[in-house]
Amino acid sequence: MISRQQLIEQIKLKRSFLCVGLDTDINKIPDFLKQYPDPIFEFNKRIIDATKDLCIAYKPNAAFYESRGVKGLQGLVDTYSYIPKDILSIIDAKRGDIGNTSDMYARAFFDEAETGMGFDAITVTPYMGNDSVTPYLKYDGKWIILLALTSSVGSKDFQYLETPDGHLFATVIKKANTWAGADRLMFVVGATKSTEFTSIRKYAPDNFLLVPGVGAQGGSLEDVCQYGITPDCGLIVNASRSIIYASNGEDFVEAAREEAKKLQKAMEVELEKAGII
Ligand SMILES: O=c1ccn([C@@H]2O[C@H](COP(=O)(O)O)[C@@H](O)[C@H]2O)c(=O)[nH]1
Repeated sequence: MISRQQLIEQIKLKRSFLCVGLDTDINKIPDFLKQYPDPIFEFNKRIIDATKDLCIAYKPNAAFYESRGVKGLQGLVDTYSYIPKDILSIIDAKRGDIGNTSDMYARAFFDEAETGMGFDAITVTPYMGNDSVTPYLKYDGKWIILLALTSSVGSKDFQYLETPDGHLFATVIKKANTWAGADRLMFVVGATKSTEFTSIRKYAPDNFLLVPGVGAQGGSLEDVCQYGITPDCGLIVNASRSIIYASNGEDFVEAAREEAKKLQKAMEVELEKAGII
């Protein structure tokens, strides 16, 4: 369990707000790993060993594990167990369903005694409303990370619809903040949407934002920080492919570390600029 205070301490200690995304694809990992009983877990283990001093969160994306069936799920359980306990573990599952079904999703990813997975946080879709979101809060200290404004092109289809608060994504944030406090609730906001960070901060002044889209999707870390950083940092910036697939040769670990280090150094500059460290 990682509290808001512990998260802030980790950010200051590591001079980083980097989340390494474990979107591990069997078709993209180096061939030599395929001799291991679970090549995906072997890959993740080495990536975690190489980056754990540079990041404050890991985010396995559930699709990459579930798409492999039982062996994929075992790999996810093993990966969860391998993530150091002082680093925020986020399952990027993007779940959303009626209350009793959400109870089951929450159990799947939060109840370690039952499933072997006790992630600190889960990504959830907001559009089924309160009863689809609040079941996750029954697990003390666990975080919900609600999709607000995604990095995807398709974000314009619904998220930008006009509402009295501006846009639907602003209404989602405003409403969801009545269900839980900033000590349990974060929002996903894509780095490709940095111009919206100012309006998002109006409704989410204290919430941490999980920001994907830096790296492979071309979002700018500098822009995200210019509009989104708060006195507590308030940002967890994710990069997946640009780090974990920096090389697919024998040097993949060194290449991943180098990419993570570049981001950490850029984050250090932003933390200094904002007077946080
Ligand atoms: O709006 C969103 C929400 C989630 N994601 C997820 O983040 C990572 C991004 O991976 P990269 O390789 O760094 O592009 C991936 O797991 C997405 O499913 C997102 O990109 N945008």
